[in-house]
Amino acid sequence: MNAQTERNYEAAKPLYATHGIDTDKVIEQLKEIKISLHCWQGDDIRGFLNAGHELTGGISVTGNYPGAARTPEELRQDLEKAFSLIPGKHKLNLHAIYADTEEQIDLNEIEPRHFSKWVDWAKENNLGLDFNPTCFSHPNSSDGFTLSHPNKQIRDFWIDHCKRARKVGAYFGKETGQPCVTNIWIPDGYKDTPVDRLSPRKRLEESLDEIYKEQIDPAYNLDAVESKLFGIGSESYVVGSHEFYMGYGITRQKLIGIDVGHFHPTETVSNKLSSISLFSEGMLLHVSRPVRWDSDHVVTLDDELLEIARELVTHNLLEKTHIGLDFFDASINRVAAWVIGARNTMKALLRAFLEPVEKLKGIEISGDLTTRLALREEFKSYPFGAVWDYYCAIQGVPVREEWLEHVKQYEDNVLSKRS
Ligand SMILES: C[C@H](O)[C@H](O)[C@@H](O)C(=O)CO
Ligand SMILES: [Mn+2]
Repeated sequence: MNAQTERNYEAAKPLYATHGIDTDKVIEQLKEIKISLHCWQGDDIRGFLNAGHELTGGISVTGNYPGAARTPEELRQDLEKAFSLIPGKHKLNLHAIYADTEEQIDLNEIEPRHFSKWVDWAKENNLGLDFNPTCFSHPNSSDGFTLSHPNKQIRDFWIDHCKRARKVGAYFGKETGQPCVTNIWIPDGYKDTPVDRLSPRKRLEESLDEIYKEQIDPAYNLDAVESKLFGIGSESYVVGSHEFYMGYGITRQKLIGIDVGHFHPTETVSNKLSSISLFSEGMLLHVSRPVRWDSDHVVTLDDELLEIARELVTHNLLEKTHIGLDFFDASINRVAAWVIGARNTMKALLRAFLEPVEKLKGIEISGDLTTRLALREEFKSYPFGAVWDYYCAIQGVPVREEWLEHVKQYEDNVLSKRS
């Protein structure tokens, strides 16, 4: 380790210790955290099953930066590069359209064996796996409806797909020894104001009950349901709204999926977590960054991310929260996008661990709101970067912006050669 990195850490340690914070212990806590990297940042959500299909479902990737992965091998290679620049041991989040198979299969035909190469790779790299049925970019979702479709045949197609997705999830969990979170997100909704808001929600409820009929050991597979306020083309009404899935998840003991970009721009996810945690089995967090809308920008170390991290740390919610990334930016190097988003998410958690939470709680309850504000503001300039650098160094990943040079080299040697 660079001597300066070590010296900086040794200098930071007593500053935190004064407030009862043991930085060595914090580092141990940070090592336990797993971030699920979303495979779809690597190829602009194209996938490999029916790769020619247009991206639909009210989500959009903009930019044409060269080097998107074209095959499962390329995607795994890119992910390996990204994981090598992020401290800790994490997970990969796959979508059904990323099946790695020579067979021509449709979404209602997926089986665990179509993902065995991903499992082999995950085991080699000591990674966990998460999964998602892909309820978009398919002719059966062309009118914007899937599990709530009025046509039973179409609904059944998607029900079948989601049932199979849970089996893939259980296979992932069994093979990797870590539970797989299988998350259902559907785009269903209307551009304009509907007459009947209730019937599609009733159909969605029935479809989900059918999908979840089979009990699966939670040691292998955990189910999550992800809500949304609006999408492109579903501005007026989304069937799977927050209220819908709050009710569904709580009554059916499912993880409540909360995507940072899926709410009104003035709503904050950080203010929801404590309430949801009181009533739910657990949460699936999609860390994203909405800019004016659900634009899925790369996650930066902004105030909301810090506030989310504080909530998770202050209330001991990390055990019941599964953290995944969800953004797609094709205007910058895609490997860098993963690294920036994941490192920022870890940094936010580190900063939260490095705050004197117990002391601040005492100050708050005593009514000394001046000290609360003063101390929190002062802590913003405490040397958390020294702890972060030390953590990166002991984890064997590049310190500070050194990682960027690795990405640039990779771009020159690998990504730029892709047409
Ligand atoms: C591709 C994912 O399923 C998707 O991003 C989903 O999680 C979402 O957030 C849709 O807006
Ligand atoms: Mn999401």
